[in-house]
Amino acid sequence: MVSELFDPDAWEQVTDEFEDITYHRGVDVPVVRIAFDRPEVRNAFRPGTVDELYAALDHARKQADIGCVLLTGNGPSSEDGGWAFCSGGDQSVRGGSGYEYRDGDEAGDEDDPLVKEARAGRLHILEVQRLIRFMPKPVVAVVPGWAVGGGHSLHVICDLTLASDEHAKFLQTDPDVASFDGGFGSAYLAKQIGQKKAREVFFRGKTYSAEEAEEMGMVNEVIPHEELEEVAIEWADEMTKKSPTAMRMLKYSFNMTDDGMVGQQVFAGEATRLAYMTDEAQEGRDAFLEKREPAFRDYPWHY
Ligand SMILES: CC(C)(COP(=O)(O)OP(=O)(O)OC[C@H]1O[C@@H](n2cnc3c(N)ncnc32)[C@H](O)[C@@H]1OP(=O)(O)O)[C@@H](O)C(=O)NCCC(=O)NCCSC(=O)CCC(=O)c1ccccc1C(=O)O
Repeated sequence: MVSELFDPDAWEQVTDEFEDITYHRGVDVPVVRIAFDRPEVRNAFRPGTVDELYAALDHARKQADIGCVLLTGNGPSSEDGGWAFCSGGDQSVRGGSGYEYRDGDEAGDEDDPLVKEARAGRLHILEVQRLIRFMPKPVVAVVPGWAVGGGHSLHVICDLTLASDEHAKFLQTDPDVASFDGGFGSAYLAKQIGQKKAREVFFRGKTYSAEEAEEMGMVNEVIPHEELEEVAIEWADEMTKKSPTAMRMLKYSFNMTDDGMVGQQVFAGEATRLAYMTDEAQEGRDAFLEKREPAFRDYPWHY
């Protein structure tokens, strides 16, 4: 069993090569389901988990027929029945400068000595955050239980969050373990729920229910636990019926105001791609290749 909420008829496995996550694609809906699969440690991520997550997300990013990503956590824990989306960095493998590949974390195998030498302790969950932020399709955090520390930050950076009414709990422990997500996990959270509330989330370290998180504006909808993934698929079905170009441009438009020059670059890159698709742009290319002046006067100055 992948997870108690997982509907085997709705999904087919993309690959079985991952150890710490599962990766499926929808049978009827063009969506993928990527799930943390370490329920016994509340789906904490170790370096290999992050490698796998990055690989799956990047694969999903490039699939032309996939319009949405559901990011969730498998469960419940066979130890105590607890549910989690993700409890952040695995504290048991945290070394002096970050998280370390240790026994059994096979994804960390690296033969190149120069790569090994360059590697400090890992904090590459931030690379995953950027991948989620910049991928041209919506990523939905489907939160069946605890979203804590770096796991809280992950739900914050996702485009949407759906939460289990019975089991979802939101908590920032970063300062309890001497960590701090000074990027999207805090600053972008403040954009979502306001400065005072975001500071409270980090400074107090209080646990918030799904309902409280919805009231604060960091959860889109609270859903009965048993229906969580079913509703997530319904949302994905709705979103993937929209225009892929419009969805991509909308995501980058929403991002741009908070992402500074990089946000502008990402949006502008997509605008350039659309411009390249015009006859006018083909004329520019053809004129260069044919060593002649471009006939841009044949094209209107639109208003
Ligand atoms: C998640 C809890 C609140 C759940 O509490 P509870 O339901 O009572 O269960 P427990 O009995 O505590 O836990 C069950 C079991 O799981 C183990 N476990 C839970 N979380 C972790 C974890 N993060 N690492 C390792 N192990 C974990 C726990 O030890 C139990 O095992 P036993 O063998 O049964 O004892 C609660 O568990 C809890 O508070 N967990 C810790 C949460 C936490 O502090 N996470 C780390 C925050 S720091 C972080 O995530 C850094 C991330 C990062 O890389 C980063 C770096 C730089 C900038 C940004 C980031 C970023 O945030 O992304």
